[in-house]
Amino acid sequence: MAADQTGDVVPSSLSAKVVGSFAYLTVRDRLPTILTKVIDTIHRNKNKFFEEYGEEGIQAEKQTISLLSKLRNELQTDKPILALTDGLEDADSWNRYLQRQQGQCGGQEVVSWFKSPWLYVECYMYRRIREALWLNPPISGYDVFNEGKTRSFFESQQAIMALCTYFEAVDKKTEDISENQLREYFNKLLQVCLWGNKCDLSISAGVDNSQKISPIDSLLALQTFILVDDSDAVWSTLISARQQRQSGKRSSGRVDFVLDNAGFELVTDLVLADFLVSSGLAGEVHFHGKSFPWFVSDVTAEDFQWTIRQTMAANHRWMSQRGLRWQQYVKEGVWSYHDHPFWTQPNEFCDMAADAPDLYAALQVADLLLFKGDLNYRKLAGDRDWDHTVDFDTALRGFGPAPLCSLRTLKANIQVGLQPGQGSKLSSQDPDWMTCGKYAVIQFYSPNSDRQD
Ligand SMILES: O=P(O)(O)OC[C@@]1(O)O[C@H](CO)[C@@H](O)[C@@H]1O
Ligand SMILES: [Mn+2]
Repeated sequence: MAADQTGDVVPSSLSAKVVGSFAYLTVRDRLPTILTKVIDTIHRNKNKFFEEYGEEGIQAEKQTISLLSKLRNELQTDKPILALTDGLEDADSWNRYLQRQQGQCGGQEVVSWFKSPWLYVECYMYRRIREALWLNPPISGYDVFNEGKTRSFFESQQAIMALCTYFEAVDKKTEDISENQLREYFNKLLQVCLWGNKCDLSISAGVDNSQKISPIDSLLALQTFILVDDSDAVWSTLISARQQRQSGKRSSGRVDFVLDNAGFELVTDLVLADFLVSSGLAGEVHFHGKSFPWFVSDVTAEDFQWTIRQTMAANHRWMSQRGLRWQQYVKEGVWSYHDHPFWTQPNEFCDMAADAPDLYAALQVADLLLFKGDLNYRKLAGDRDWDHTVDFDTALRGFGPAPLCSLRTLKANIQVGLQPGQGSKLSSQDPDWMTCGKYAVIQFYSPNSDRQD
């Protein structure tokens, strides 16, 4: 346990210093594997760099590989974490964060891969990959994860077609259906969006885990694996916001998606967002992605635009209809994409109000925030070793710009808000229930009700 700046006693951060823990296995095994795949990808594209940039491209490829090999050695031999040297706009805040880490261990311990918080060192690795590319123009803009992200999209085509076909049938009806029927469609598409998070390439260390079967048909069977289901609270938040809008009271009608993975998961986000707008449950949607390649499959601006273009160009009537509408939403400003640097920093979200007040203020405008995926959940709960029965709002430690919901498949050993005994029952049935990706939560929190709407 440790005391945070407010003096509250909080559990320690998950860390690879706990030998055998999921953090330990990730830092020891998965991160070096991911780095090796990045090095291989760059090496495999050597000729492409030569064709595009001549000898300079070859030099850049060689230099980048040598920087990444050095990074891998630092990681595997638990060397001290180094300050960033690329002078990018976020380098200072990263280096201040390193000093914060050095301050917290009071100089007794070095800040290193196996001794520091797992959240910090894992995020730091992806920022060092960016540094290695950035320091080697002309390949500094190359997305080392692009091949995996586009492959995941192409290998999920059947599921995407099934989802767009289902949406077409729903879309026809949303004009004149009962609120209960609308709620049923909402719950289905919310769960499709939840399970889309299984398709994450960093848990699989890049091995394909695209969606192979129809996402709608599998929902019933998956229901039992949802450990916390606050769908009703999410629905009521949307309905009361709509009522406020209809009675002329302040409500932005805005829903924000804090995105996670590209590929099939992003399509499930876009379909849900499409449903929210076309059913009148939202007036505008803001998407928050990453400003550089992150955690292997996370969405960048290029992935967001590419996915809409690809869906529009699909040789499938209902897919291309979706893509056309999504392109229209972006053009009209009904949908907008943002990539604030805070999302690619190591901070727990309880730091956001202090460290990124502009972003916190922007999120406060929304009626509802949807946080996708496991890394966002880890940051919501501070990646700390909470007891499973601790309330979600306790773990949020004051983070609450607006009503929020985490849609997360469990891929790290952190989970709060469970019933007494639920965690131990799961452990007896399935020892790796927190990290196998089979279980999920739809977990909701709303800031205290005196929020003036
Ligand atoms: O946020 P996502 O894409 O759902 O998952 C991110 C993740 O794959 O990265 C870490 C493992 O390396 C874990 O936090 C988690 O499994
Ligand atoms: Mn991810």
